[in-house]
Amino acid sequence: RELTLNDFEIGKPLGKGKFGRVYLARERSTGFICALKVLHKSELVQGKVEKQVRREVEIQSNLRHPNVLRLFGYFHDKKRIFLVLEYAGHGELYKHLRKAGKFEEWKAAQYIAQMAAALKYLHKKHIMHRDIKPENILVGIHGEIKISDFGWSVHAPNNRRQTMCGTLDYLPPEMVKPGGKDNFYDEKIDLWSLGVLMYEFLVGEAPFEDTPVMTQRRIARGEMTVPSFVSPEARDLIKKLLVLDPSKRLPLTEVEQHPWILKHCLAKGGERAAHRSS
Ligand SMILES: O=C(Cc1cc(-c2ccc3c(-c4nc5ccccc5[nH]4)n[nH]c3c2)n[nH]1)Nc1cccc(F)c1
Repeated sequence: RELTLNDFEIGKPLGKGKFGRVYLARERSTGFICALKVLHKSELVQGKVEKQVRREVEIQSNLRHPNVLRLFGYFHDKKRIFLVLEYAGHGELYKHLRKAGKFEEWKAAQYIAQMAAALKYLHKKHIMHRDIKPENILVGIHGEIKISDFGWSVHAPNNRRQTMCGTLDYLPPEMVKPGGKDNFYDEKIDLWSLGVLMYEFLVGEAPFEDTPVMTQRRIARGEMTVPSFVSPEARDLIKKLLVLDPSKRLPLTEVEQHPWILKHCLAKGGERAAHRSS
């Protein structure tokens, strides 16, 4: 049977996206807790994003991975579209990052390992995310991360022009170079963004953060410095992801096998237990 708004009890607001608000919600008959996103059709028409939302619904409803936020279903009434999204118990990752300033290496390594697994899953389906950044990552009840917001994801390869309204920090060189947007780019753009994400987890700010003009220039030249407090293994992985030539970026399987990841993820039992006891 088609779900309607009456099937849900609406709770506290969870966040506000570009288009629409998200509420904690409980499905009455089953008690199932979810995040209900409300999009106003009028806003989508104005923003000329109906096609993008349709594509995102189609992409996300077919994805099943522990580190990719689930879209369980959707329904609509005259004025609004409702998305039944997975509720992530610990909310938005970027809030945790801003509060902590920067993450300890073992935590950053676990997050990067989970991101690599999620990206491997998406790339196998020829989906590139194209908008990897802390703001698009949520944290589940067991501390696992969940990529959300596939608004920019499309099937690779692709040369769609896109108007960037978000931060430039995560864009790869092939998309900031003049005319770059008209070149073909593929999943390897997510490898660059994974390197930027890893840097921001460990340092607390993005590697090319500057004025917009300078950010573009520093990205195009790959000009960044890794602070000395970052371990040599972590520095090695950052350098192997933030490579100007997309074909020379470390593939995801090698990211998962990198010494920095193995050091912190295989010992997850001992290390984390040790961490908890300290
Ligand atoms: O817009 C999004 C992504 C998205 C997810 C969310 C979102 C925001 C917050 C949460 C939360 C959440 N849990 C919290 C716990 C504590 C504090 C805040 C929290 N937010 N769980 N799940 C969420 C999901 N907002 N926007 N997807 C989308 C859009 C159009 C079509 C489509 F198929 C998917």
